[in-house]
Amino acid sequence: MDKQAKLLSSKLLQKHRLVEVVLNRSVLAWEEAEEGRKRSNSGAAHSHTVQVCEIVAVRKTEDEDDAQKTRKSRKEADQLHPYAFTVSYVRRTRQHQWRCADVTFHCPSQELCEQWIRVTNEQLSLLTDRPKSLLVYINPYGGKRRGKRIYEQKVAPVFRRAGISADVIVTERANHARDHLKTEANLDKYDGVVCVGGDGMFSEILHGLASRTQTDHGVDQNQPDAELVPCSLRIGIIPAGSTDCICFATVGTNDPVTSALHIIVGDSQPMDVCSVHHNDSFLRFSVSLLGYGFYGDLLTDSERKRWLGPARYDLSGVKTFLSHNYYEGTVSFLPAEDNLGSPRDKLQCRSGCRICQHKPSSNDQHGEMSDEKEKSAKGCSSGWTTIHGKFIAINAASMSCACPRSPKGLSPSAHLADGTTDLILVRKCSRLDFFKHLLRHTNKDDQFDHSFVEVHRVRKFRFQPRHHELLSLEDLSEPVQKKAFSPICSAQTTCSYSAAHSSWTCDGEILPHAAIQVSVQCQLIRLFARGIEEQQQQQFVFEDPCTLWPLEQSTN
Ligand SMILES: CCCCCCCCCCCCC/C=C/[C@@H](O)[C@H](CO)NC(=O)CCCCCCCCCCCCCCC
Ligand SMILES: Nc1ncnc2c1ncn2[C@@H]1O[C@H](COP(=O)(O)OP(=O)(O)OP(=O)(O)O)[C@@H](O)[C@H]1O
Ligand SMILES: [Ca+2]
Repeated sequence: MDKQAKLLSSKLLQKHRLVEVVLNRSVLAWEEAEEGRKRSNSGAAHSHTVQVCEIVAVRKTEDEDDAQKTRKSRKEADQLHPYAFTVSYVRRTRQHQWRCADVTFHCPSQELCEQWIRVTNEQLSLLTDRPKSLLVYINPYGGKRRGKRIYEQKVAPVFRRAGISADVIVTERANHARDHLKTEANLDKYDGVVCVGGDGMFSEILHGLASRTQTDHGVDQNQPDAELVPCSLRIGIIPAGSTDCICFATVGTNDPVTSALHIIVGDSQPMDVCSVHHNDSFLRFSVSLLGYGFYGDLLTDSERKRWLGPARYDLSGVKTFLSHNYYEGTVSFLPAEDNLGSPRDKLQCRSGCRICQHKPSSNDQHGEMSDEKEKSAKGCSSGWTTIHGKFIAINAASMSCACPRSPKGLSPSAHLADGTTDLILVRKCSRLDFFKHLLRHTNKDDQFDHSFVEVHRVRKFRFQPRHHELLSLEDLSEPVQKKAFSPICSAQTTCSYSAAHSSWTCDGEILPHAAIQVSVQCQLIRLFARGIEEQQQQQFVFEDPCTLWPLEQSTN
Protein backbone atom coordinates (compact mmCIF):
# COMPACT_ATOMS: atom_id res chain seq x y z
CA MET A 1 0.00 0.00 0.00
CA ASP A 2 1.49 3.35 -1.03
CA LYS A 3 1.64 5.47 2.08
CA GLN A 4 2.45 8.52 0.02
CA ALA A 5 -0.52 8.24 -2.35
CA LYS A 6 -2.81 11.22 -1.89
CA LEU A 7 -6.20 10.41 -0.45
CA LEU A 8 -7.42 13.98 -0.60
CA SER A 9 -5.96 17.25 -1.82
CA SER A 10 -7.84 20.58 -1.75
CA LYS A 11 -7.27 24.29 -1.62
CA LEU A 12 -8.88 25.42 1.62
CA LEU A 13 -8.82 28.51 3.76
CA GLN A 14 -6.88 28.38 7.02
CA LYS A 15 -7.35 31.60 8.94
CA HIS A 16 -6.98 34.20 6.24
CA ARG A 17 -4.67 32.24 3.94
CA LEU A 18 -5.42 29.93 1.08
CA VAL A 19 -3.61 26.67 1.75
CA GLU A 20 -3.05 23.49 -0.19
CA VAL A 21 -4.09 20.66 2.15
CA VAL A 22 -3.07 17.08 1.44
CA LEU A 23 -3.95 13.89 3.27
CA ASN A 24 -2.23 10.58 2.63
CA ARG A 25 -2.13 7.44 4.75
CA SER A 26 0.60 8.69 7.02
CA VAL A 27 0.44 12.48 7.10
CA LEU A 28 -1.81 15.49 6.91
CA ALA A 29 0.13 18.41 5.42
CA TRP A 30 -0.67 21.96 4.42
CA GLU A 31 1.18 24.89 3.01
CA GLU A 32 0.21 28.26 1.65
CA ALA A 33 -1.02 27.90 -1.95
CA GLU A 34 1.01 29.54 -4.71
CA GLU A 35 -1.64 32.13 -5.57
CA GLY A 36 -1.86 33.14 -1.92
CA ARG A 37 1.91 33.58 -1.69
CA LYS A 38 1.96 35.67 -4.87
CA ARG A 39 -0.85 37.83 -3.53
CA SER A 40 0.83 38.41 -0.20
CA ASN A 41 4.26 38.58 -1.84
CA SER A 42 5.62 36.10 0.67
CA GLY A 43 8.65 33.95 -0.21
CA ALA A 44 8.96 30.23 0.41
CA ALA A 45 5.88 28.42 1.64
CA HIS A 46 5.81 27.31 5.27
CA SER A 47 4.66 23.75 5.30
CA HIS A 48 3.10 21.99 8.24
CA THR A 49 2.92 18.26 8.76
CA VAL A 50 1.01 16.18 11.26
CA GLN A 51 1.41 12.41 11.44
CA VAL A 52 -1.98 10.74 11.02
CA CYS A 53 -1.16 8.59 14.05
CA GLU A 54 -0.87 11.80 16.09
CA ILE A 55 -4.24 13.21 15.06
CA VAL A 56 -6.52 13.18 18.09
CA ALA A 57 -9.81 13.85 16.30
CA VAL A 58 -11.45 15.63 13.40
CA ARG A 59 -14.83 17.30 13.66
CA LYS A 60 -17.16 19.77 11.99
CA THR A 61 -16.32 23.18 13.35
CA GLU A 62 -19.08 24.69 15.37
CA ASP A 63 -19.71 28.39 14.76
CA GLU A 64 -19.01 29.35 18.36
CA ASP A 65 -15.68 27.50 18.28
CA ASP A 66 -14.67 29.28 15.21
CA ALA A 67 -15.99 32.72 15.93
CA GLN A 68 -13.51 33.66 18.60
CA LYS A 69 -10.46 32.30 16.88
CA THR A 70 -11.01 33.61 13.35
CA ARG A 71 -12.93 36.80 13.89
CA LYS A 72 -10.62 38.59 11.45
CA SER A 73 -11.13 36.11 8.65
CA ARG A 74 -14.81 35.40 9.20
CA LYS A 75 -16.01 37.72 6.51
CA GLU A 76 -13.97 36.08 3.81
CA ALA A 77 -14.66 32.61 5.16
CA ASP A 78 -18.40 33.27 5.27
CA GLN A 79 -18.48 34.44 1.71
CA LEU A 80 -16.35 31.86 -0.03
CA HIS A 81 -15.65 29.09 2.45
CA PRO A 82 -18.62 28.86 4.81
CA TYR A 83 -18.06 25.23 5.94
CA ALA A 84 -15.25 24.30 8.26
CA PHE A 85 -13.67 21.34 9.98
CA THR A 86 -11.16 21.26 12.84
CA VAL A 87 -8.33 18.79 13.29
CA SER A 88 -7.01 18.27 16.84
CA TYR A 89 -3.52 16.83 16.97
CA VAL A 90 -0.50 16.26 19.19
CA ARG A 91 1.91 19.14 19.36
CA ARG A 92 5.23 18.75 21.16
CA THR A 93 6.19 21.63 23.40
CA ARG A 94 9.08 21.67 25.83
CA GLN A 95 10.76 18.87 27.77
CA HIS A 96 8.76 15.96 26.41
CA GLN A 97 5.45 17.70 27.04
CA TRP A 98 2.64 17.22 24.57
CA ARG A 99 -0.34 19.46 24.02
CA CYS A 100 -3.51 19.09 21.99
CA ALA A 101 -3.54 21.74 19.25
CA ASP A 102 -6.37 22.63 16.85
CA VAL A 103 -6.21 23.71 13.23
CA THR A 104 -9.35 24.74 11.33
CA PHE A 105 -9.83 24.58 7.56
CA HIS A 106 -12.68 26.36 5.75
CA CYS A 107 -14.20 24.70 2.69
CA PRO A 108 -16.18 26.15 -0.22
CA SER A 109 -18.85 23.43 -0.03
CA GLN A 110 -20.50 21.29 2.61
CA GLU A 111 -19.82 18.23 0.52
CA LEU A 112 -16.07 18.84 0.50
CA CYS A 113 -16.07 19.56 4.23
CA GLU A 114 -17.88 16.32 4.99
CA GLN A 115 -15.57 14.41 2.67
CA TRP A 116 -12.53 15.64 4.60
CA ILE A 117 -14.06 14.64 7.91
CA ARG A 118 -15.10 11.23 6.61
CA VAL A 119 -11.81 10.32 4.91
CA THR A 120 -9.74 11.52 7.89
CA ASN A 121 -11.92 9.52 10.27
CA GLU A 122 -11.55 6.45 8.03
CA GLN A 123 -7.78 6.75 8.41
CA LEU A 124 -8.10 7.12 12.18
CA SER A 125 -10.29 4.04 12.38
CA LEU A 126 -7.45 2.02 10.82
CA LEU A 127 -5.31 2.77 13.90
CA THR A 128 -6.37 -0.30 15.80
CA ASP A 129 -3.97 0.27 18.73
CA ARG A 130 -6.07 3.16 19.98
CA PRO A 131 -8.25 2.45 23.01
CA LYS A 132 -11.97 3.17 22.74
CA SER A 133 -13.06 2.19 26.20
CA LEU A 134 -11.14 2.67 29.44
CA LEU A 135 -11.54 1.81 33.09
CA VAL A 136 -10.25 4.73 35.18
CA TYR A 137 -9.39 4.64 38.90
CA ILE A 138 -8.81 7.95 40.67
CA ASN A 139 -7.06 8.16 44.03
CA PRO A 140 -8.47 11.35 45.54
CA TYR A 141 -5.80 11.37 48.27
CA GLY A 142 -2.58 10.83 46.27
CA GLY A 143 0.14 13.52 46.08
CA LYS A 144 -1.35 16.92 46.79
CA ARG A 145 -4.87 15.47 46.73
CA ARG A 146 -5.62 16.87 43.29
CA GLY A 147 -6.32 13.64 41.40
CA LYS A 148 -10.02 14.26 40.88
CA ARG A 149 -9.56 17.80 39.69
CA ILE A 150 -6.70 16.88 37.38
CA TYR A 151 -8.82 14.17 35.76
CA GLU A 152 -11.96 16.28 35.39
CA GLN A 153 -10.28 19.44 34.16
CA LYS A 154 -7.33 18.22 32.16
CA VAL A 155 -7.95 14.66 31.05
CA ALA A 156 -11.68 13.99 30.63
CA PRO A 157 -12.12 16.78 28.02
CA VAL A 158 -9.32 15.36 25.85
CA PHE A 159 -10.69 11.81 26.15
CA ARG A 160 -14.15 13.11 25.15
CA ARG A 161 -12.72 14.89 22.16
CA ALA A 162 -10.99 11.68 21.05
CA GLY A 163 -14.26 9.76 21.39
CA ILE A 164 -12.97 7.57 24.23
CA SER A 165 -15.53 6.36 26.73
CA ALA A 166 -14.38 6.00 30.33
CA ASP A 167 -15.91 4.30 33.35
CA VAL A 168 -14.55 6.20 36.33
CA ILE A 169 -14.16 4.83 39.86
CA VAL A 170 -13.02 7.20 42.59
CA THR A 171 -11.39 4.96 45.18
CA GLU A 172 -12.78 4.91 48.71
CA ARG A 173 -9.93 3.14 50.48
CA ALA A 174 -6.43 1.81 49.91
CA ASN A 175 -6.48 -1.36 47.75
CA HIS A 176 -9.97 -0.61 46.44
CA ALA A 177 -8.67 -0.47 42.84
CA ARG A 178 -6.50 -3.59 43.30
CA ASP A 179 -9.33 -5.68 44.74
CA HIS A 180 -11.84 -4.48 42.17
CA LEU A 181 -9.49 -5.45 39.32
CA LYS A 182 -8.61 -8.77 40.92
CA THR A 183 -12.10 -10.09 41.36
CA GLU A 184 -14.92 -7.87 40.16
CA ALA A 185 -14.11 -5.79 37.09
CA ASN A 186 -15.47 -7.03 33.77
CA LEU A 187 -12.23 -6.56 31.87
CA ASP A 188 -13.63 -7.75 28.53
CA LYS A 189 -15.34 -4.38 28.19
CA TYR A 190 -12.12 -2.38 28.20
CA ASP A 191 -9.07 -1.65 26.07
CA GLY A 192 -7.02 -0.41 28.98
CA VAL A 193 -6.91 0.54 32.64
CA VAL A 194 -5.91 4.02 33.76
CA CYS A 195 -4.85 5.18 37.21
CA VAL A 196 -4.90 8.77 38.36
CA GLY A 197 -2.43 9.00 41.24
CA GLY A 198 1.18 8.22 42.05
CA ASP A 199 3.45 5.19 42.02
CA GLY A 200 1.46 3.60 44.85
CA MET A 201 -1.73 3.80 42.87
CA PHE A 202 0.03 2.38 39.83
CA SER A 203 1.24 -0.47 42.00
CA GLU A 204 -2.37 -1.27 42.96
CA ILE A 205 -3.35 -1.50 39.28
CA LEU A 206 -0.30 -3.64 38.51
CA HIS A 207 -1.10 -6.05 41.36
CA GLY A 208 -4.79 -6.24 40.46
CA LEU A 209 -4.19 -6.82 36.79
CA ALA A 210 -1.20 -9.16 37.04
CA SER A 211 -2.81 -11.34 39.74
CA ARG A 212 -6.08 -11.48 37.83
CA THR A 213 -4.20 -12.56 34.69
CA GLN A 214 -2.41 -15.37 36.57
CA THR A 215 -5.65 -16.56 38.19
CA ASP A 216 -7.45 -16.53 34.83
CA HIS A 217 -4.64 -18.66 33.35
CA GLY A 218 -4.30 -21.03 36.30
CA VAL A 219 -0.77 -19.86 37.19
CA ASP A 220 0.29 -19.98 40.84
CA GLN A 221 2.29 -16.82 41.47
CA ASN A 222 3.48 -18.18 44.82
CA GLN A 223 5.88 -20.42 42.93
CA PRO A 224 9.07 -18.39 42.56
CA ASP A 225 9.83 -20.16 39.27
CA ALA A 226 6.35 -19.93 37.77
CA GLU A 227 6.28 -18.55 34.24
CA LEU A 228 3.92 -15.62 34.60
CA VAL A 229 1.48 -14.73 31.82
CA PRO A 230 1.79 -11.17 30.48
CA CYS A 231 -1.22 -8.90 31.01
CA SER A 232 -3.16 -8.16 27.86
CA LEU A 233 -4.61 -4.78 28.89
CA ARG A 234 -2.32 -1.77 28.78
CA ILE A 235 -2.03 0.54 31.76
CA GLY A 236 -2.16 4.33 31.55
CA ILE A 237 -0.80 6.60 34.28
CA ILE A 238 -2.18 10.10 34.81
CA PRO A 239 0.40 11.46 37.26
CA ALA A 240 -1.05 12.92 40.45
CA GLY A 241 1.27 11.53 43.11
CA SER A 242 4.32 12.52 45.13
CA THR A 243 7.13 10.89 43.14
CA ASP A 244 5.51 9.77 39.86
CA CYS A 245 8.72 8.02 38.94
CA ILE A 246 7.06 5.39 36.73
CA CYS A 247 5.34 8.03 34.66
CA PHE A 248 8.45 10.21 34.51
CA ALA A 249 10.74 7.35 33.48
CA THR A 250 8.39 6.09 30.74
CA VAL A 251 7.19 9.40 29.27
CA GLY A 252 9.92 11.87 30.22
CA THR A 253 7.66 14.18 32.21
CA ASN A 254 4.93 14.00 34.81
CA ASP A 255 2.29 15.99 33.02
CA PRO A 256 -1.35 14.80 32.99
CA VAL A 257 -2.24 16.11 29.49
CA THR A 258 0.86 14.51 27.97
CA SER A 259 -0.06 11.17 29.53
CA ALA A 260 -3.66 11.48 28.31
CA LEU A 261 -2.40 12.05 24.76
CA HIS A 262 -0.10 9.00 24.93
CA ILE A 263 -3.17 6.98 25.91
CA ILE A 264 -5.28 8.44 23.09
CA VAL A 265 -2.72 7.70 20.35
CA GLY A 266 -2.49 4.15 21.69
CA ASP A 267 1.21 4.04 22.56
CA SER A 268 2.62 0.83 23.94
CA GLN A 269 5.69 0.44 26.14
CA PRO A 270 6.50 -3.00 27.50
CA MET A 271 7.87 -3.08 31.02
CA ASP A 272 9.74 -5.47 33.30
CA VAL A 273 8.21 -6.47 36.60
CA CYS A 274 10.15 -8.04 39.49
CA SER A 275 8.34 -10.70 41.46
CA VAL A 276 9.40 -10.77 45.11
CA HIS A 277 9.08 -13.92 47.22
CA HIS A 278 9.86 -14.95 50.75
CA ASN A 279 10.51 -18.66 50.61
CA ASP A 280 7.55 -20.07 48.73
CA SER A 281 5.17 -17.26 49.22
CA PHE A 282 4.63 -14.33 46.93
CA LEU A 283 5.09 -10.92 48.56
CA ARG A 284 4.77 -8.21 45.89
CA PHE A 285 5.65 -7.02 42.41
CA SER A 286 8.07 -4.16 41.82
CA VAL A 287 8.73 -2.06 38.72
CA SER A 288 10.85 0.76 40.10
CA LEU A 289 12.83 0.63 43.37
CA LEU A 290 13.37 -2.28 45.70
CA GLY A 291 15.48 -0.74 48.43
CA TYR A 292 16.90 -2.09 51.70
CA GLY A 293 18.74 0.05 54.24
CA PHE A 294 18.64 3.75 53.38
CA TYR A 295 15.49 3.79 51.22
CA GLY A 296 13.76 1.11 53.31
CA ASP A 297 14.28 3.14 56.49
CA LEU A 298 13.36 6.38 54.73
CA LEU A 299 10.07 4.98 53.44
CA THR A 300 9.25 3.34 56.78
CA ASP A 301 9.67 6.68 58.49
CA SER A 302 7.85 8.68 55.81
CA GLU A 303 4.73 6.47 56.02
CA ARG A 304 4.11 7.94 59.48
CA LYS A 305 4.27 11.43 57.96
CA ARG A 306 1.81 10.94 55.10
CA TRP A 307 -0.11 14.01 56.19
CA LEU A 308 2.89 16.11 55.11
CA GLY A 309 2.34 15.15 51.45
CA PRO A 310 5.40 14.97 49.15
CA ALA A 311 7.54 16.89 51.71
CA ARG A 312 7.52 13.77 53.91
CA TYR A 313 10.27 12.25 51.77
CA ASP A 314 12.62 15.20 52.33
CA LEU A 315 12.08 15.22 56.07
CA SER A 316 12.51 11.47 56.41
CA GLY A 317 15.43 11.69 53.97
CA VAL A 318 17.35 14.06 56.21
CA LYS A 319 16.46 12.05 59.31
CA THR A 320 17.55 8.75 57.75
CA PHE A 321 20.70 10.32 56.38
CA LEU A 322 21.63 11.60 59.83
CA SER A 323 20.95 8.18 61.43
CA HIS A 324 23.52 6.69 59.04
CA ASN A 325 22.69 3.06 59.68
CA TYR A 326 24.25 0.10 57.99
CA TYR A 327 23.12 -3.50 57.82
CA GLU A 328 24.93 -6.77 57.43
CA GLY A 329 23.80 -9.49 55.09
CA THR A 330 24.44 -11.67 52.06
CA VAL A 331 23.43 -10.81 48.53
CA SER A 332 23.52 -13.43 45.78
CA PHE A 333 22.73 -12.61 42.19
CA LEU A 334 22.53 -14.09 38.72
CA PRO A 335 24.19 -11.62 36.34
CA ALA A 336 22.56 -10.77 33.01
CA GLU A 337 24.24 -11.74 29.75
CA ASP A 338 26.85 -9.32 28.38
CA ASN A 339 24.77 -8.34 25.33
CA LEU A 340 22.38 -6.52 27.66
CA GLY A 341 24.96 -3.85 28.42
CA SER A 342 26.06 -2.69 31.83
CA PRO A 343 24.69 -0.13 34.30
CA ARG A 344 27.72 2.08 33.66
CA ASP A 345 27.69 2.05 29.85
CA LYS A 346 25.77 5.33 29.50
CA LEU A 347 23.41 3.76 26.93
CA GLN A 348 20.18 5.21 28.20
CA CYS A 349 16.86 3.54 27.48
CA ARG A 350 15.00 5.67 24.96
CA SER A 351 11.95 5.30 22.73
CA GLY A 352 12.49 2.27 20.47
CA CYS A 353 15.49 1.15 22.62
CA ARG A 354 17.53 -1.51 20.81
CA ILE A 355 18.46 -3.37 23.99
CA CYS A 356 14.80 -3.73 25.01
CA GLN A 357 13.89 -4.97 21.53
CA HIS A 358 16.30 -7.86 21.87
CA LYS A 359 13.76 -10.62 22.39
CA PRO A 360 14.78 -13.14 25.03
CA SER A 361 14.86 -16.74 23.83
CA SER A 362 12.16 -19.05 25.18
CA ASN A 363 14.63 -20.37 27.75
CA ASP A 364 15.38 -17.03 29.27
CA GLN A 365 11.99 -15.51 28.44
CA HIS A 366 11.31 -14.87 32.07
CA GLY A 367 14.81 -14.32 33.19
CA GLU A 368 15.43 -18.06 33.31
CA MET A 369 18.65 -19.73 32.38
CA SER A 370 18.55 -23.28 31.11
CA ASP A 371 17.82 -25.63 34.06
CA GLU A 372 21.19 -27.26 33.65
CA LYS A 373 23.11 -24.00 33.73
CA GLU A 374 21.18 -22.65 36.69
CA LYS A 375 21.60 -25.81 38.75
CA SER A 376 25.34 -25.73 38.34
CA ALA A 377 25.30 -22.02 38.99
CA LYS A 378 23.36 -22.41 42.23
CA GLY A 379 25.93 -24.96 43.30
CA CYS A 380 28.31 -22.01 43.66
CA SER A 381 30.90 -21.71 40.89
CA SER A 382 29.63 -20.14 37.68
CA GLY A 383 26.41 -18.16 37.34
CA TRP A 384 25.48 -16.97 40.79
CA THR A 385 27.75 -14.54 42.61
CA THR A 386 27.60 -14.13 46.37
CA ILE A 387 28.67 -11.06 48.31
CA HIS A 388 28.67 -10.78 52.06
CA GLY A 389 29.06 -7.32 53.57
CA LYS A 390 27.88 -4.34 55.57
CA PHE A 391 25.66 -2.16 53.49
CA ILE A 392 24.20 1.31 53.90
CA ALA A 393 21.89 0.62 50.99
CA ILE A 394 20.98 -2.22 48.69
CA ASN A 395 18.91 -0.95 45.78
CA ALA A 396 17.46 -2.78 42.80
CA ALA A 397 16.30 -0.42 40.05
CA SER A 398 14.38 -2.17 37.27
CA MET A 399 14.11 1.13 35.42
CA SER A 400 16.10 4.36 35.74
CA CYS A 401 13.75 5.67 38.50
CA ALA A 402 14.19 9.15 37.02
CA CYS A 403 11.87 11.61 38.73
CA PRO A 404 11.82 15.34 39.39
CA ARG A 405 14.02 14.80 42.49
CA SER A 406 16.62 12.96 40.47
CA PRO A 407 16.20 13.63 36.73
CA LYS A 408 18.63 10.89 35.70
CA GLY A 409 17.44 8.48 38.40
CA LEU A 410 18.97 5.84 40.62
CA SER A 411 20.39 3.91 37.69
CA PRO A 412 20.48 6.21 34.67
CA SER A 413 21.19 3.42 32.16
CA ALA A 414 18.66 0.89 33.45
CA HIS A 415 16.24 -0.37 30.80
CA LEU A 416 12.47 -0.50 30.94
CA ALA A 417 12.01 -3.82 29.20
CA ASP A 418 15.28 -5.78 29.01
CA GLY A 419 14.41 -8.42 31.62
CA THR A 420 17.00 -7.19 34.13
CA THR A 421 17.32 -5.03 37.21
CA ASP A 422 20.35 -2.98 38.26
CA LEU A 423 21.53 -4.07 41.69
CA ILE A 424 23.35 -1.25 43.49
CA LEU A 425 25.34 -2.08 46.63
CA VAL A 426 26.43 0.84 48.79
CA ARG A 427 28.81 -0.45 51.42
CA LYS A 428 29.46 1.03 54.82
CA CYS A 429 31.23 4.37 54.34
CA SER A 430 31.53 7.74 56.05
CA ARG A 431 28.60 10.10 56.21
CA LEU A 432 30.44 12.54 53.96
CA ASP A 433 31.08 9.89 51.32
CA PHE A 434 27.46 8.79 51.39
CA PHE A 435 26.38 12.42 51.03
CA LYS A 436 28.64 12.78 47.97
CA HIS A 437 27.06 9.65 46.51
CA LEU A 438 23.53 10.95 47.11
CA LEU A 439 24.38 14.36 45.70
CA ARG A 440 25.51 12.77 42.44
CA HIS A 441 21.91 11.66 41.85
CA THR A 442 21.07 15.28 41.23
CA ASN A 443 23.95 16.28 38.92
CA LYS A 444 25.87 14.88 35.95
CA ASP A 445 28.54 13.06 37.97
CA ASP A 446 28.60 9.26 38.04
CA GLN A 447 27.05 8.05 41.32
CA PHE A 448 28.65 4.64 40.85
CA ASP A 449 32.19 6.03 40.69
CA HIS A 450 32.99 5.47 44.38
CA SER A 451 35.10 2.74 45.95
CA PHE A 452 32.20 1.81 48.28
CA VAL A 453 29.58 1.46 45.51
CA GLU A 454 29.21 -1.42 43.09
CA VAL A 455 26.50 -2.08 40.57
CA HIS A 456 25.50 -5.24 38.69
CA ARG A 457 22.92 -5.89 35.99
CA VAL A 458 21.08 -9.02 37.13
CA ARG A 459 18.18 -11.30 36.24
CA LYS A 460 17.59 -12.59 39.76
CA PHE A 461 18.90 -11.91 43.24
CA ARG A 462 18.42 -13.00 46.83
CA PHE A 463 19.11 -11.32 50.12
CA GLN A 464 19.63 -12.84 53.53
CA PRO A 465 20.11 -10.52 56.50
CA ARG A 466 22.72 -11.57 59.05
CA HIS A 467 21.49 -13.46 62.13
CA HIS A 468 18.12 -14.01 60.57
CA GLU A 469 17.67 -17.29 62.46
CA LEU A 470 18.60 -15.65 65.73
CA LEU A 471 16.27 -12.79 65.09
CA SER A 472 13.33 -14.94 64.14
CA LEU A 473 13.79 -16.97 67.32
CA GLU A 474 13.93 -13.83 69.37
CA ASP A 475 11.07 -12.22 67.57
CA LEU A 476 8.61 -15.04 67.22
CA SER A 477 5.97 -12.95 68.91
CA GLU A 478 7.00 -9.65 67.32
CA PRO A 479 6.35 -8.64 63.71
CA VAL A 480 9.53 -8.05 61.70
CA GLN A 481 8.57 -4.48 60.78
CA LYS A 482 8.39 -3.46 64.39
CA LYS A 483 11.97 -4.45 64.89
CA ALA A 484 12.93 -2.81 61.64
CA PHE A 485 11.46 0.55 62.70
CA SER A 486 14.26 0.99 65.19
CA PRO A 487 17.56 0.13 63.63
CA ILE A 488 20.29 -0.06 66.20
CA CYS A 489 23.49 0.05 64.29
CA SER A 490 25.11 3.27 63.22
CA ALA A 491 28.09 3.43 60.90
CA GLN A 492 30.09 5.81 63.07
CA THR A 493 29.84 3.68 66.17
CA THR A 494 31.77 0.44 66.26
CA CYS A 495 29.24 -2.31 66.01
CA SER A 496 30.90 -5.56 66.85
CA TYR A 497 27.63 -7.47 66.78
CA SER A 498 24.28 -6.45 65.52
CA ALA A 499 20.97 -8.22 65.12
CA ALA A 500 19.34 -5.15 63.61
CA HIS A 501 17.93 -5.26 60.18
CA SER A 502 16.17 -2.86 57.91
CA SER A 503 13.07 -3.37 55.73
CA TRP A 504 12.65 -3.50 52.01
CA THR A 505 10.68 -0.76 50.32
CA CYS A 506 9.05 -2.19 47.25
CA ASP A 507 7.88 0.70 44.99
CA GLY A 508 7.05 2.63 48.15
CA GLU A 509 5.43 -0.23 50.14
CA ILE A 510 7.21 -1.84 53.09
CA LEU A 511 7.71 -5.60 52.84
CA PRO A 512 7.12 -7.78 55.92
CA HIS A 513 10.30 -9.87 55.42
CA ALA A 514 13.95 -8.97 55.06
CA ALA A 515 14.98 -12.28 53.44
CA ILE A 516 13.71 -12.17 49.88
CA GLN A 517 14.14 -13.75 46.46
CA VAL A 518 13.66 -11.54 43.41
CA SER A 519 13.18 -12.56 39.82
CA VAL A 520 12.70 -10.20 36.86
CA GLN A 521 9.70 -11.04 34.69
CA CYS A 522 10.61 -9.65 31.28
CA GLN A 523 7.91 -7.42 29.75
CA LEU A 524 5.07 -8.66 31.95
CA ILE A 525 3.03 -5.52 31.37
CA ARG A 526 2.58 -2.75 28.80
CA LEU A 527 1.95 0.92 29.45
CA PHE A 528 0.31 3.55 27.28
CA ALA A 529 3.70 5.22 26.72
CA ARG A 530 6.56 5.05 24.24
CA GLY A 531 9.64 5.59 26.39
CA ILE A 532 11.47 8.89 26.46
CA GLU A 533 11.77 10.42 23.01
CA GLU A 534 15.38 11.12 22.00
CA GLN A 535 14.91 14.51 20.45
CA GLN A 536 11.98 16.81 20.42
CA GLN A 537 10.63 16.63 16.88
CA GLN A 538 10.73 19.87 14.97
CA GLN A 539 7.54 21.80 15.56
CA PHE A 540 6.34 24.50 13.30
CA VAL A 541 5.47 27.75 14.92
CA PHE A 542 2.30 29.03 13.40
CA GLU A 543 2.04 32.62 12.38
CA ASP A 544 -1.39 32.41 13.96
CA PRO A 545 -0.72 30.00 16.79
CA CYS A 546 -3.22 27.19 17.04
CA THR A 547 -5.29 26.93 20.11
CA LEU A 548 -3.76 24.81 22.83
CA TRP A 549 -6.23 23.18 25.14
CA PRO A 550 -7.32 22.41 27.74
CA LEU A 551 -6.28 25.91 28.72
CA GLU A 552 -2.90 25.74 30.35
CA GLN A 553 -3.78 26.29 33.93
CA SER A 554 -1.67 25.13 36.78
CA THR A 555 -3.24 22.49 38.91
CA ASN A 556 -0.01 21.01 40.08
C1 LIG B 1 21.72 15.84 48.89
C2 LIG B 1 20.52 15.61 48.08
C3 LIG B 1 20.35 14.20 47.74
C4 LIG B 1 19.15 13.92 46.94
C5 LIG B 1 19.13 12.49 46.54
C6 LIG B 1 17.93 12.20 45.77
C7 LIG B 1 17.86 10.78 45.35
C8 LIG B 1 16.50 10.54 44.86
C9 LIG B 1 16.30 9.19 44.29
C10 LIG B 1 14.85 9.01 44.07
C11 LIG B 1 14.54 7.66 43.65
C12 LIG B 1 13.09 7.48 43.59
C13 LIG B 1 12.74 6.10 43.28
C14 LIG B 1 11.27 5.94 43.32
C15 LIG B 1 10.67 5.12 44.09
C16 LIG B 1 9.21 4.96 44.11
O1 LIG B 1 8.89 3.66 43.77
C17 LIG B 1 8.65 5.22 45.50
C18 LIG B 1 7.16 5.24 45.46
O2 LIG B 1 6.72 6.42 44.90
N1 LIG B 1 9.09 6.47 46.00
C19 LIG B 1 10.00 6.54 46.90
O3 LIG B 1 10.52 5.55 47.34
C20 LIG B 1 10.34 7.91 47.37
C21 LIG B 1 11.80 8.07 47.49
C22 LIG B 1 12.11 9.45 47.88
C23 LIG B 1 13.54 9.62 48.03
C24 LIG B 1 13.86 10.99 48.57
C25 LIG B 1 15.28 11.05 48.90
C26 LIG B 1 15.60 12.28 49.65
C27 LIG B 1 16.99 12.16 50.19
C28 LIG B 1 17.36 13.32 50.99
C29 LIG B 1 18.74 13.15 51.58
C30 LIG B 1 19.08 14.35 52.29
C31 LIG B 1 20.47 14.42 52.79
C32 LIG B 1 20.61 15.73 53.46
C33 LIG B 1 21.87 15.91 54.14
C34 LIG B 1 21.88 17.12 54.97
N1 LIG C 1 -9.37 6.35 48.62
C1 LIG C 1 -8.20 6.09 49.19
N2 LIG C 1 -7.99 6.36 50.51
C2 LIG C 1 -6.80 6.13 51.09
N3 LIG C 1 -5.74 5.61 50.43
C3 LIG C 1 -5.88 5.32 49.13
C4 LIG C 1 -7.11 5.55 48.45
N4 LIG C 1 -6.95 5.16 47.16
C5 LIG C 1 -5.68 4.73 47.05
N5 LIG C 1 -5.03 4.81 48.22
C6 LIG C 1 -3.62 4.47 48.54
O1 LIG C 1 -2.85 5.66 48.62
C7 LIG C 1 -1.49 5.34 48.44
C8 LIG C 1 -0.72 6.50 47.86
O2 LIG C 1 -1.26 6.89 46.69
P1 LIG C 1 -0.49 7.45 45.43
O3 LIG C 1 0.53 6.54 44.97
O4 LIG C 1 -1.57 7.81 44.45
O5 LIG C 1 0.16 8.82 45.95
P2 LIG C 1 1.52 9.17 46.64
O6 LIG C 1 1.92 8.13 47.60
O7 LIG C 1 1.38 10.54 47.12
O8 LIG C 1 2.53 9.22 45.44
P3 LIG C 1 3.81 8.34 45.08
O9 LIG C 1 3.39 6.91 45.21
O10 LIG C 1 4.12 8.74 43.67
O11 LIG C 1 4.90 8.70 46.04
C9 LIG C 1 -1.49 4.15 47.52
O12 LIG C 1 -0.63 3.18 48.03
C10 LIG C 1 -2.93 3.65 47.50
O13 LIG C 1 -3.01 2.29 47.87
CA1 LIG D 1 14.80 -3.52 33.36
